Amino acid sequence: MKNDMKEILLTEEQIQKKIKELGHTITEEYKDHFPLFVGVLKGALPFMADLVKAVDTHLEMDFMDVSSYGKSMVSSGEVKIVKDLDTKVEGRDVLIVEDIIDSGLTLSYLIELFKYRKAKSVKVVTLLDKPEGRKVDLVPDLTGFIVPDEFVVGYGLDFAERYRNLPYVGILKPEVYEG
Ligand SMILES: O=P(O)(O)OC[C@H]1O[C@H](OP(=O)(O)OP(=O)(O)O)[C@H](O)[C@@H]1O
Ligand code: HPA
Ligand SMILES: [Mg+2]
Repeated sequence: MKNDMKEILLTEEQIQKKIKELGHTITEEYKDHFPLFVGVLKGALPFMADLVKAVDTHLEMDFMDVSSYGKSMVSSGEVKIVKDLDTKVEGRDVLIVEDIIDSGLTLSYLIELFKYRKAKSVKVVTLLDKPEGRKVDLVPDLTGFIVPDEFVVGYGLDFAERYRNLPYVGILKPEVYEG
């Protein structure tokens, strides 16, 4: 799969080191709050799995599956709930765990939803932030890395459902997605 990459942006070592740092910060911030970590499927799965292991306080995990991209590389702008939470968010300190914030449409939808459901607090941790992709004003509370305005894959991020299982993040060669 490495042959499909134009460039490796973040190595496995860089990602894992950053997750340890984020884990320490989150541990300090949420100690004794029993936060609800909401992983946004499917992209956030590898990050969620590694992040919770780096957090040293009690927490609860749940997952939400929303989709606004389908098979496309551009957000449709319409966020669809594919799987809702099993957990009540009322009165909870919710931490949304994302792999990437691009247009910001997925997250702004989720933040509003959890506020409407009366969460005590709603914060966001994202591994990657692509600020140049923004269509709505949204700044995450915690960010791993800023990425350039290119389509990135790996560590949860897919192109047509592939590359999610890479331990690193890279930029695909144009011939891969141009077919
Ligand atoms: O800021 P945005 O422009 O909304 O983009 C970010 C969202 O898009 C991707 O998910 P996608 O909807 O492709 O589903 P997936 O996680 O299953 O790949 C990604 O995992 C984020 O959830
Ligand atoms: O750059 C990206 N790569 C993969 N999935 C995405 N979803 C939003 N932006 C991206
Ligand atoms: Mg995707």
